[in-house]
Amino acid sequence: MAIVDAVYVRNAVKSYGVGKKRSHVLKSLDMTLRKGTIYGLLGASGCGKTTLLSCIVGRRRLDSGEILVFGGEPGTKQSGIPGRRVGYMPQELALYGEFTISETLEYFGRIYSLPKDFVKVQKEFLRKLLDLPDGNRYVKTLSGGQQRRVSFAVALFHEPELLILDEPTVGVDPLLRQSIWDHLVSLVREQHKTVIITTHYIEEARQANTIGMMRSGRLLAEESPQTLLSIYNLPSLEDVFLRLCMVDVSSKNNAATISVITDGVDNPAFAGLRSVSFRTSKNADGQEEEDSQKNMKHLIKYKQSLSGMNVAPTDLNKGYWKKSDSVYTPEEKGIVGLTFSPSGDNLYDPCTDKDQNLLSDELAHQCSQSSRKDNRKTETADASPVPGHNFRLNRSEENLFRPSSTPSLDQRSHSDNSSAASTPGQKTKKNNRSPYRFSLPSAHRSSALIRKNVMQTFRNIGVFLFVFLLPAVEAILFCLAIGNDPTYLKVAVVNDEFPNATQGMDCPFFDDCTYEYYSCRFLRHIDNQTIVKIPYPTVDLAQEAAKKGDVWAVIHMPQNFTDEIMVRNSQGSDSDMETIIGSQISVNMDWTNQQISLIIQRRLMDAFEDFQKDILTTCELEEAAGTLPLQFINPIYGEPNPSFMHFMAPGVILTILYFIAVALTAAVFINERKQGLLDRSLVAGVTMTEVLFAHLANQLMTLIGQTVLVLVTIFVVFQVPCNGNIMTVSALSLLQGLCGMCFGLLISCLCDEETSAIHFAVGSFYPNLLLSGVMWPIEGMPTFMREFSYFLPQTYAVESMRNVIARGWDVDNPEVYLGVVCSVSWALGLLFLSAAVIRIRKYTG
Ligand SMILES: Nc1ncnc2c1ncn2[C@@H]1O[C@H](COP(=O)(O)OP(=O)(O)OP(=O)(O)O)[C@@H](O)[C@H]1O
Repeated sequence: MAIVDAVYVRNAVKSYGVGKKRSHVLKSLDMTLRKGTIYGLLGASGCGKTTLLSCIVGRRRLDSGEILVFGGEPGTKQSGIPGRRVGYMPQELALYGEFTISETLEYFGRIYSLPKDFVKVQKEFLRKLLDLPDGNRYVKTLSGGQQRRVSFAVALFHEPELLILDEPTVGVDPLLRQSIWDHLVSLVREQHKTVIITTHYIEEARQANTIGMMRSGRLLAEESPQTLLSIYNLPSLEDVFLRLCMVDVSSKNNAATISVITDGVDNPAFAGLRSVSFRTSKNADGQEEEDSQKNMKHLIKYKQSLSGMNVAPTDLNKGYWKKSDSVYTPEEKGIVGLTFSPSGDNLYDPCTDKDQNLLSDELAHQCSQSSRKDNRKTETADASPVPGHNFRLNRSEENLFRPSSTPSLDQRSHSDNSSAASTPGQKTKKNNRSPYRFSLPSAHRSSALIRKNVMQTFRNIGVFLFVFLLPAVEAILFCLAIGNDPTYLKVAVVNDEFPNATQGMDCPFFDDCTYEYYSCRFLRHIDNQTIVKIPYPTVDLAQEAAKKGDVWAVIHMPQNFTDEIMVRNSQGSDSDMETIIGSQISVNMDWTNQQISLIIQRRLMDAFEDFQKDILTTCELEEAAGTLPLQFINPIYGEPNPSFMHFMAPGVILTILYFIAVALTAAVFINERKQGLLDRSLVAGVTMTEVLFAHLANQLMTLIGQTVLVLVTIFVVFQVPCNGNIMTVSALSLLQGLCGMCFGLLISCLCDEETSAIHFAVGSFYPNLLLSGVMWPIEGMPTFMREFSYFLPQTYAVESMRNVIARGWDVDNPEVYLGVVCSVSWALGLLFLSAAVIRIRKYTG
């Protein structure tokens, strides 16, 4: 009865990046982890250990090759990944700093849906085993080593069948390191668990059953520690690793020619290999160099003389040989494979050679391993189920910490992997399912995630209040700072009709039908709140002041202003040029500030109209004769003198809510991913849909509160008139908030670091603000830009909002529901785009 391997990796090829930035990390790597053993994965920093583990747990995809966990591809039900069959301790801490140790373990207990009494006992057991600090200590207050132990405890917590531990002993003192290894050994011996562990401390891996020595994305050796030590006849694993690295380096330096070949033939470690591969160097013309060819011929002869066998080039595509650098095509790199066989067609297999006495011990061992691998591929459903080993804890400690009545996990059914366990040897059909696939959220995981989000939020209450109140504060700042008319603008007045004003004397005041000092009468009608009149004796001095920036305008009234205006009024179109000039008030403006100049202009025109009406009324003439024959009667919508603030308010409400949601969502997801929290949760069985759903639930509560505060600020506190349905206004605001969340999600998928996310968000902020019609009517843009602006997520929404607030239209109006449709479409589009980026990055990153 054959036993399925816990992890089986063949020809694993993985690279990061694309184009010129592509770097090859795993290069045709093979690895086999038997069930019920510890596999120590050793290798220098950067050789690809973490990458390999992340492919095994399904967080990354291979470019090519095969990974099977419990006979199934990661992501399939049979593999049990994601899910509770595996316990994953990533290299990052992957812990929530705001949680206590107890809360951390309870959170994962909820994710795995563990019974409460089990959680309680397990917490106590792991606390003693790993010498954890008090359970009420916050994770962020622990030392680095203590945090790593908590992270290790999380991986062990649900008693998984397969433990994947990325450097669990870093920063842990030697005594504790020893007890961690002892515990792993006892898990394997007594409970038949399987462990992969990476470590930089090579000697501690002596306790592993198998050691994989990795260098530059390849396994240099995969053997038991004892075998490695005896083959190389060296005292320590460090020395063995050094030797293997030296052989590897020298083989590369010599273009992988004679050194590998002679090693391959002479060295007992390589003796009996069915095939060898080496690289021949090429000269500038792409021709194989003579030396390389000679070496190849030498090998062929040598091998023939040894065994009398035929030597034929290996069919590289058949996979009979180990490609040393399979990310390159053989032609590109001049890789040559040679197979030693009795005839050209039938590959020689020493394992099936009748004369088994010819096999060295090492080759016999390889043959036995190879036969087991082959069996794995052909195993059928009659293979044994996952051995019915007891999942109970270390026997000696179990009695101390766990009441005998407490059930261990294996005594309950593993509903999520029962079917996998029944057919362990069968490889599933190629299946691209990944943890990011869509599935309905599970109630217990969703509630665990929501609870975690709420706890995180309230643990940072200061930050939460800041974020919660920020939109309202921004709305207040907007209402106070934008759209109000400027006041107390200094204007120079040169009144030649009453020059005494410069000596501090007041202009004479008449409010009857007196034909004197019209200049003073006109000045009296100027709004003192907006314009501060400063008398100047001469026009030159006033202009000098304007040039220095002391005043915004110079108003000049001529000496005979009253007389000339009387004549002009009586003569009408018969007035001569002298009368016209003499009756004219000239205004010399500083037009550098459009808003200020326009308001001065408007106030002066209002003052003149009032002045005219005043004269006409007091002289018992028709008041209306003083107005322009162009009349603006009652507006259809809005008010006669609208404030710029009223124009901007709809866009500002949406922009505030949209961008705060962008920032919050991007920050949450980038943080979770960077700290390894997202990966850990996804490997534990949480789906991306559940993560999104929980974030949505949490964010929606915040968003509703923020929307209410912003709308109250704008419409109640600052009295911006809202002529439409406030529910429609709220719905549009919430939808734009959702849109912002989806954009934040996309940013978090595209950016690894907060800084790049900030650049992205800020980079999108201004185009959005400027092109969405928030600050200025779309009609003011060149035609081609208008069309582009309608493709932005906020343009239609802003127009809809304006139509609701200013015109009082409701959602049944196409000009309003277009904004709703656009917001929903953008939210969905961004969500799909995020899913696509996640998928692409799984292959390239
Ligand atoms: N997301 C990524 N994008 C690009 N390159 C990456 C990425 N992750 C890892 N690498 C690179 O891949 C190589 C292997 O990294 P990996 O983390 O697998 O090494 P490791 O053996 O686990 O190292 P260590 O022991 O220091 O953790 C390194 O050169 C690393 O810089």
